[in-house]
Amino acid sequence: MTAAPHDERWIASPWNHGPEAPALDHEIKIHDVTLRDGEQQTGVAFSASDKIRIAEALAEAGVHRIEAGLPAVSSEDEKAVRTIANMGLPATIFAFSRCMIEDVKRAIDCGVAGVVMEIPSSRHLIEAGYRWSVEKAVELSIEATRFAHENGLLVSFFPIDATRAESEDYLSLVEAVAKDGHIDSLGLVDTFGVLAPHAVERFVRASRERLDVPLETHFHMDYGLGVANTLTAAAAGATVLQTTVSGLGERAGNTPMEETVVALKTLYGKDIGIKTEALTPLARLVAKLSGVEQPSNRPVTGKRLFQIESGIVSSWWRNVRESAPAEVFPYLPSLVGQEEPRLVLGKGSGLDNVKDALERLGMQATDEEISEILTAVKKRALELRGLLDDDEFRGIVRQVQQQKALSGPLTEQAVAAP
Ligand SMILES: CC(=O)SCCNC(=O)CCNC(=O)[C@H](O)C(C)(C)COP(=O)(O)OP(=O)(O)OC[C@H]1O[C@@H](n2cnc3c(N)ncnc32)[C@H](O)[C@@H]1OP(=O)(O)O
Ligand SMILES: CC(C)C(=O)C(=O)O
Repeated sequence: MTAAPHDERWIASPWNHGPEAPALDHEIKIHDVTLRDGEQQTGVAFSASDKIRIAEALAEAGVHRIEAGLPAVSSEDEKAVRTIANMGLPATIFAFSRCMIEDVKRAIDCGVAGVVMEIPSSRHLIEAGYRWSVEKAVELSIEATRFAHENGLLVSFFPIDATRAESEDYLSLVEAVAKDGHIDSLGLVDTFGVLAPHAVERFVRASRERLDVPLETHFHMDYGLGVANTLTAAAAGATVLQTTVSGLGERAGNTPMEETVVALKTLYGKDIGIKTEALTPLARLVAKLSGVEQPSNRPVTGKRLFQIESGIVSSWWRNVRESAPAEVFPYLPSLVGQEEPRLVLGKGSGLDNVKDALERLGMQATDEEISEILTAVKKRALELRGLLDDDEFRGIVRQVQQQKALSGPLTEQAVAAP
């Protein structure tokens, strides 16, 4: 049983650390596929210089392995892979490759350390999608993986659609390639994101029983299960986790690195050496270069995660912010490179949001005015269908106080009249 992870930046759930908690005492590495599978997200096109900037930022964040791309895609991609492989980054650089000698030669020419070598592994995809026989898939894999190995490349074998293949088809393909070709590590490839969490451990165990090499997860988010499945596979012994920044990737995307890394650290007590405070700047860089804006409530890096609108939570925050700030968040923003928490003004706000805004803007109001300001804030937020900025708020304060000033003498007159 691991010790309950604790840090002043987060509070662990004691339920996570019962007798069934995984030991996770093996080394775990992140293999980033943003530059390859991330770019497969429809509409994303990175230039070579985009890829180089992202690779630098990934390495700076402590990412262990970077899949720089498939050189065959274009001369721009080949240039990116070659440059990234030769810039001395503190990460191991891989190229993606089909199981063909031509692709492996390109990878060798680019100077990468390893290749992720893809082949379809489900009978339906091999026969219907590629119009090959299973024997052809095996032969191509044996020839190409052996060639890559003989030329000094690390071979991460990547059987596409493994999770939808009949288990014996997948396992015997992999076994044949390991026997007559070469496999340094094996991708657990859930191409269509269809693996259910309860099946992950058996999938990992069956793969390991047939092939005693390091296992690499590659899970997609079609059912939103990639993170849970990746963590489960890691707990079952997978040592390399393939992820992308912000979950960019084909269709619904790949397992996002941010949630995976932060969950490992805070929920499992496993620090894998990624600088978590670099995650938000990295996500913003990738959003800018990919043109894919992330939702404001995206886990870890969403821009509104630490902006508090709800009145009740705002009151908690004002009570704990000096003494125990982690009480009201899963983890503090400093852990993931986000801005400090702040209260904002919206329809769900309460008196504490108004008091906070008055203090922040150096304004004063009576209790009665604060209550009227709050009513006006809620009304305006509904009109805006969103939050109020400081100018809107100042305007409301002025309006409420002017009305009070006007109604003050009138009331006195009214009192004096009889
Ligand atoms: C399953 C996936 O790979 S998903 C990855 C998706 N990523 C991409 O597609 C990256 C962007 N793609 C591209 O730029 C282009 O599709 C390219 C450059 C990769 C290939 O483009 P094309 O010139 O259209 O090649 P095409 O798809 O026809 O395939 C060329 C050959 O590769 C073979 N091939 C395809 N995949 C593999 C493989 N994994 N292993 C071995 N051979 C393969 C094909 O059977 C075909 O062989 P043939 O010439 O004997 O018929
Ligand atoms: C389509 C392939 C190359 C892939 O990334 C996957 O199987 O997830």
